[in-house]
Order: sequence, then C-alpha cells, then structure tokens
Amino acid sequence: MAVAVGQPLLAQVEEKLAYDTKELVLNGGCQVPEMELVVAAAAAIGFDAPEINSFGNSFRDYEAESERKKIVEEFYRQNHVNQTVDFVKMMREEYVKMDKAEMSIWECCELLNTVVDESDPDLDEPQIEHLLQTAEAIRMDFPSHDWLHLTALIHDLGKVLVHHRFGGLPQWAVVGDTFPVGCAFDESIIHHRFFRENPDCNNPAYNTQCGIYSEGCGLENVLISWGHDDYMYLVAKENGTTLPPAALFIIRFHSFYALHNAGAYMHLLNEEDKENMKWLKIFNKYDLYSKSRVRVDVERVKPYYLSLINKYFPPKLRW
Ligand SMILES: O[C@H]1[C@H](O)[C@@H](O)[C@H](O)[C@@H](O)[C@H]1O
Ligand SMILES: [Fe+2]
Ligand SMILES: [Fe+2]
Repeated sequence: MAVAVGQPLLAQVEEKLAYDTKELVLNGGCQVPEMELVVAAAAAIGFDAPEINSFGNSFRDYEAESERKKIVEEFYRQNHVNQTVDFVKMMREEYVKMDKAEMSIWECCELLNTVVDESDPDLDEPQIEHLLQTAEAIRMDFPSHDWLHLTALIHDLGKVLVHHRFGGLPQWAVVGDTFPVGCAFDESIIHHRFFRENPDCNNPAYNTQCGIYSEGCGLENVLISWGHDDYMYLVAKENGTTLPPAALFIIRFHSFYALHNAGAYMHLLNEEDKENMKWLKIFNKYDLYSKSRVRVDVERVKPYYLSLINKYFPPKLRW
C-alpha cells in the first residue's frame, strides 16, 4: 500500500477535534458544525502520500516522458474534440434507461479486471486493483466511515462502459478528466489546446464564462463531459442506493480536476455543492496517491466489501 500512515488519520483528527472544540469553548466561540472541524483537521494533518508514481514520475505529470505519454495525449485529443453538448445529452438519454445489463456490484468489479485506462499517466494496472487500493487506503484513515469505503470501491465502476455488454464505448467517452460543456472550456483543463477542434467552440452561446448556465445554478444543472463518473452516479441513483448525498457527489465529480484541483468553475456551484466539495477533496487524495504496484489480497478483503454492498445496494442492479 502506497499510503503509509502511522496513527490512523481519523484518530489524529479526533484528537485534534477534541482540542479545537476545547479551544472554541474556552474562547466562548460559536458552535462550528462537526463536519467543518473534521474536514479542517484532516486537511491540517494530511497523510503520507508518495511523491512519485510507479513510472518514477510525479503524479498527473502530463508532460513527463514515459511509455504512456503518447497514448494519454492521443486520448485527450479525441476526448476534447468529441465531447460536445449534443453528445452529452444523447449519452445521458441513452444510459439513463438502465437496459444494458443486470448484475451485482461485485460482478461489475470483476468485469473491470480486463479494463486498462488509457487516460491515466500514473497507472497501467487493471482497474480492480485501483478500486481496492483506493478503498483500503481510505478505510485505514477513516475506519468508521463505511460509506466512504464503499464509495471508493465503486467510484470507477462506470468504466465498464468500454465493455461490449455496455455498448463498447471508446475510451474518450469513458475515462479521463471531466469538464462542463455548454460554457467556455477553462485553461486549466489538461491539454486544453485540443479543444480548438471541438465544434462547440464555434457556437457563441457556449463560449462565455457561464454559457448556457447561470451563476450559482448548482452542478446538478450543469452538463459534464460524458464518462464513467456521471454513468455510475446514474446507476447508483436509479437503483435506489442508500449512500449519503456526499457519496453521490464524489462519484459524479471525482474526475472534475479543473474544479476540485484548480478551483475553476466555482461560479456554478450552489451552497450544497460547496459543502460536498470538502469530502470530494478528501477523497481525491486517496484516489490519486494510492495508485501503486502493490497488490491488495482480493479474497481477504472481499467479505468486508460484500457486507457494505449489501447494506447500501440491492443484490442485483440494472445497468
Ligand atoms: O486518468 C484518470 C482516470 O481515468 C480516473 O478514473 C479519472 O477519475 C481521472 O480524472 C482521470 O484523469
Ligand atoms: Fe475515475
Ligand atoms: Fe479512481
């Protein structure tokens, strides 16, 4: 496991929390919602993230020379040229039908065994490894937040869209960072130059800061480039998951790096989005820095994750 922590993060957070709360009371300060404190404390402590990926480069370095550079670049060229407002609308309409397959969450994890993500400069392992590495890393630091463990396990399951049973979509329509369509593409998006050939760039209605949206309208009203995030969000929602709203937010926007990493598009968020962003930022550390060649023993951890699936999902889902 690449995430090495001595004392579990949550224990450290709790310690700091107790201290902060005492301070607040001493100062006669107002009551700060518990969540605010947990997040602030977690951010203050952080965890020991590795500095280099398994190729010896820093994480998300899209310019570093490596065997993956060309593949990743070509991936983003296709992605940026083809993700348009019309395309996103069409895909959402098609996939909300949930008529592609019927299977359990775990069956879907196993199906991902064959999928390698071409957009990722940090990882060329089958996706099931990444799911378990993320989940086990976050579980180590937040042992009592079981919803977070399950969220990590399923966050990339939507990548099954590349499988022929799910329509065999090309990688550019499944993986990679996501971004809003229908308004100007922010400069912080990876390989921004490839947007020049996106037909939406010729539509003036889509090229202002707000485009077809209004300030503070909330992310749920914004069309985001189509891929595994939005699909898995739809699957979870349509199958009546009991996971909390923050979990759905993480699943839906975890690839939106321009937002949660570069701070772009903040003008589109509403108050609820701003709250959920705190969990998304926590989650991102584990999603990104747990990528390593260290294998998780699937059979050992399987019973635990099956119990969580059972708690938050029906036995069979429509996909
Ligand atoms: O290459 C990665 C990978 O596809 C992840 O699953 C996604 O969430 C990232 O945002 C993306 O850049
Ligand atoms: Fe992802
Ligand atoms: Fe991921």
